Amino acid sequence: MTKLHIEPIFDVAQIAHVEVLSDKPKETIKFFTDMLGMQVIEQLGNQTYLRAYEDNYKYSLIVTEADEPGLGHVAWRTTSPQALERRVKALEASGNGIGWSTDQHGHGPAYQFTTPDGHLMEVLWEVDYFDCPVENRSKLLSRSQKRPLQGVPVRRLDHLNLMSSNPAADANFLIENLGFKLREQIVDDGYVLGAWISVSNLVHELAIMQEPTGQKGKLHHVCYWYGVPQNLYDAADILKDHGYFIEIPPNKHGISQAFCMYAYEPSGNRVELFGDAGYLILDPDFQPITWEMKDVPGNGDTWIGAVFPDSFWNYGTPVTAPVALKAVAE
Ligand SMILES: O=C/C=C/C=C(\O)C(=O)O
Ligand SMILES: [Fe+2]
Repeated sequence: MTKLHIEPIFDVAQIAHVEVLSDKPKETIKFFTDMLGMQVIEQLGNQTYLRAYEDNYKYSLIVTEADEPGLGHVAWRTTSPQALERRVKALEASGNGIGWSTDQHGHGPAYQFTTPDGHLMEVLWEVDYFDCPVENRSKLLSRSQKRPLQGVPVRRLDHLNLMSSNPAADANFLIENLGFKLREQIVDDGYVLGAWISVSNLVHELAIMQEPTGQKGKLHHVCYWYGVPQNLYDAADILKDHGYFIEIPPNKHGISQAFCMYAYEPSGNRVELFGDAGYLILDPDFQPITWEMKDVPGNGDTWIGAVFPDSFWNYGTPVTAPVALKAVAE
């Protein structure tokens, strides 16, 4: 019996940028520039635009001054203008569409929408590429500019991890409307506590994990990539030396198999640093991997390295007062 093959959607190509909110923007920007070697390329009102040295678009991070930390929005770039039109039609029909935003810096018209949990997202096609000044061009032609000299410079934006009151609802919304594919998940008695979904050969451009008190729309972390696991030891060294909080030292994840570490930037948003991207998914018929929650500690979370602290599972931004733990299984 041939399996029913649902034709995959290849309309979304990649994560394009993330906007994080900060109530300490100067300190947040200092974290990303001094420690992670990112470069401020624009300051417009209460928004600062930053790039990593191998981002080929103008920027990949926006830091927006706000009353509290958290997610501003995340932008996904489609594979073509026609793909953008197809995805917008699906989003309009989903009932979660907001509408077109046409005045954002560094890219063309973006169609905005929310996940069922309320995270603000957008899809776009037209982007401004980084135009490197001649004196800063690298002889390494695949590199958008010379490797910066400050901190341990990250190379590119890798993924986003969101906290949700209902990870399955958010993951399925993005699978159905944007063509994300489920790669790994954590279930507990059939209830989805975490989903790792991607539009590429990476294990995830987006992870969605249970917010234990049922709060909606929170950020778990934004992740930048080094591609060299050893870089994490230098990054951890300078972060510690300069007084930043390291939640999880260099470590290999079971889920995604990536070499990682976690720190908090000064306003409290969690930042993950990836040494490598773990494993690649090349099988067009890859079957999602399901972890039972009981098997995760010591295998799924950290394959090699420190035991994950409780904060990994219950801290996100904005920080919300712990309310009585609702039964998470709907
Ligand atoms: O319990 C597993 C957590 C895995 C997290 C990731 O793979 C990630 O956030 O990149
Ligand atoms: Fe992550």
